[in-house]
Amino acid sequence: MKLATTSHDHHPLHSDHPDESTKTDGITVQGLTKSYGKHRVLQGLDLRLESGKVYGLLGANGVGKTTLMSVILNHTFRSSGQVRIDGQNPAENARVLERTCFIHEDQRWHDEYTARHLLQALPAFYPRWSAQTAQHLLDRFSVPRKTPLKKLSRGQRSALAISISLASRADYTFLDEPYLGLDPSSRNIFYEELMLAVSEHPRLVLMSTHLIDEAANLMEDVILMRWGRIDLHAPVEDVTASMTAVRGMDTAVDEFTAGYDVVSSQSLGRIKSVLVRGSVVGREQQRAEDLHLSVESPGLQEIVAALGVLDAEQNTPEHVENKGDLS
Ligand SMILES: Nc1ncnc2c1ncn2[C@@H]1O[C@H](COP(=O)(O)OP(=O)(O)OP(=O)(O)O)[C@@H](O)[C@H]1O
Repeated sequence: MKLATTSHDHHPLHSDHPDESTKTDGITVQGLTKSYGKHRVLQGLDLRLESGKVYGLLGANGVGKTTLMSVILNHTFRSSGQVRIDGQNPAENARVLERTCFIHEDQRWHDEYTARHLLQALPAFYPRWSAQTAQHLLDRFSVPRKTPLKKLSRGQRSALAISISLASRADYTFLDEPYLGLDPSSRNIFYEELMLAVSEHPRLVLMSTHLIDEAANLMEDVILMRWGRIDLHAPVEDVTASMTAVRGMDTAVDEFTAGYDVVSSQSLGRIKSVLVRGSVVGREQQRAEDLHLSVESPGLQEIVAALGVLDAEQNTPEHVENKGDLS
């Protein structure tokens, strides 16, 4: 595992007016395991999350992303290991837990409740709750206030959950695939509002997503999970700078990449697309041009896929030892 150590002062998400939330100590996880019966889902996992930073949690279905979030925030009991939020054990610790917000698919509200009921009840649970933000977001997403929650569409329920999470201003906000059912324009509203919320009131956001490229601009660090462990933890910009995409006619691509460390390769007819480690600079750029090749920085999703993190068949104990390494 590579822990991110770079400063995030320069990131556009960070305002010049940090509020009290930046004084929090973040989250530390050591040797965390979680088993369901004989099925060990978290395999002794270590993780350090800094306050005020936005993290993307990525990985194939079933590798344990939801379980990890749920165990850290004490919604699910851990089997062993240690979790510290602001240096404290969150288990049965109301003062810590009131500063957390966890949005996930299995969220259950009373069926007869409406958004209006929630707006009345939730301030009691979140000390930094912003009624103004909640109203603004529900307006932007056009979530009806008086409709029983059971009658809301999937997308409307997601929009409501997102509105609650951002209005909570919780220092530790976990979003587990928050956009289920949201149409593209509502997803854009979510990305915009998340950016704004975090820049105005910094908080730690851990968000799992399968829409990697769409959400890449929001994330400062990316955390890749494979089979219950952290495979890679690094700043997004380091990950995207770690590889180069070379595309063109197959013979030219093969000739050009002969001396490179090829991570992945795909062909469509005679057009070949290859990801190589490192960058293509100086004379090499000219050589690529002479061979009529395009050389560009790949998207985060392409890199994550190339590392094999998204392949279900690679999420086995044997592959976990084969860590995704940027070098
Ligand atoms: N309550 C539970 N009881 C038994 N097994 C569970 C329970 N919750 C999760 N699991 C199992 O734990 C593993 C990890 O599930 P988890 O939901 O954490 O994965 P995930 O990475 O969030 O997947 P996805 O991307 O599909 O949401 C899966 O094999 C799942 O079947």
